[in-house]
Amino acid sequence: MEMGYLGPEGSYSHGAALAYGSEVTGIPMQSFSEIFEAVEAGKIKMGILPIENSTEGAVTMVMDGLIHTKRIQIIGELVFEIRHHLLSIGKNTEELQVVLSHPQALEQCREFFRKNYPNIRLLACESSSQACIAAKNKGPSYGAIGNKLAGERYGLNILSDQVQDNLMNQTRFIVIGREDTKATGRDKTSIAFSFHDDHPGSLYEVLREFAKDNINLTRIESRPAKAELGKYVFYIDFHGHKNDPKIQGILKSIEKITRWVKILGSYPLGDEEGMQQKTRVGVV
Ligand SMILES: O=C(O)C(=O)C[C@]1(C(=O)O)C=C[C@@H](O)C=C1
Repeated sequence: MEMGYLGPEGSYSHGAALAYGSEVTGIPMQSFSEIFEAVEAGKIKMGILPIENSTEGAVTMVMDGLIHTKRIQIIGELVFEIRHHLLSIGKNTEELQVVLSHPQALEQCREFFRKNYPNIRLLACESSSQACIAAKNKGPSYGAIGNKLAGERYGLNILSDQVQDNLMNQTRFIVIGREDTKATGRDKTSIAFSFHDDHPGSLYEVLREFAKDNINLTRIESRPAKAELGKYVFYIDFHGHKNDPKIQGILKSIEKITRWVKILGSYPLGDEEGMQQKTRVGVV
């Protein structure tokens, strides 16, 4: 099964795609938008996208992308330990002037560079693997933040290993597709919604529906509605499957008190309790 990921080969997303299952064939793509578009149009069956990181928080482009699609559903998730390495074609850090990587990866290592190499310029590029290719072509004054495999693949030296600011640096990836996922008994559902107007207790009224039925929420996030200041889209992840009558009851109640609700998908739990499932957690 073809799965689009942020390429080229050797990115963190590539590692996550391969870990999703042996039947997966990774298809490198240039941007998160290209992955969304290809899955939406049915050109590829699935895509994998980072959605949140334990150091940096939400991957906002992916969060925003989810509400603008019509056919896409979240069909799976997996959590990865992300270990960043400072890579270069050169052999020492003294020569380094510029370090390239994906903006998320740069942010996850910003303190390391501020403390140790304040004069090195950090520059964003499309992905960590793209950064490795560029650093190789530019020569020893350029470095890249990437994973070990990318370093090996592109013939770079590890100048410093584990340069992420927090030792425990995890990224949660979602898998998107166009078909519903059947309930497994250990599922999660993601929804997004917004309100008609801003009034006291509006968010509380939504949260109360979950509390009343003893449903565990695992994440709540808000994003600007991209209108005037103060207008937001809320995202909630919770335990349970959208086909469960109890969850359907909650969703019906929420529909009545919000302007719109979008069910982003129900899928098998890949983190928290699911941490033990070997195929769902990995290290890149
Ligand atoms: O640049 C890559 O290698 C990616 O796969 C992207 C990405 C991200 O956007 O979150 C994936 C995991 C890490 O959190 C850092 C970068």
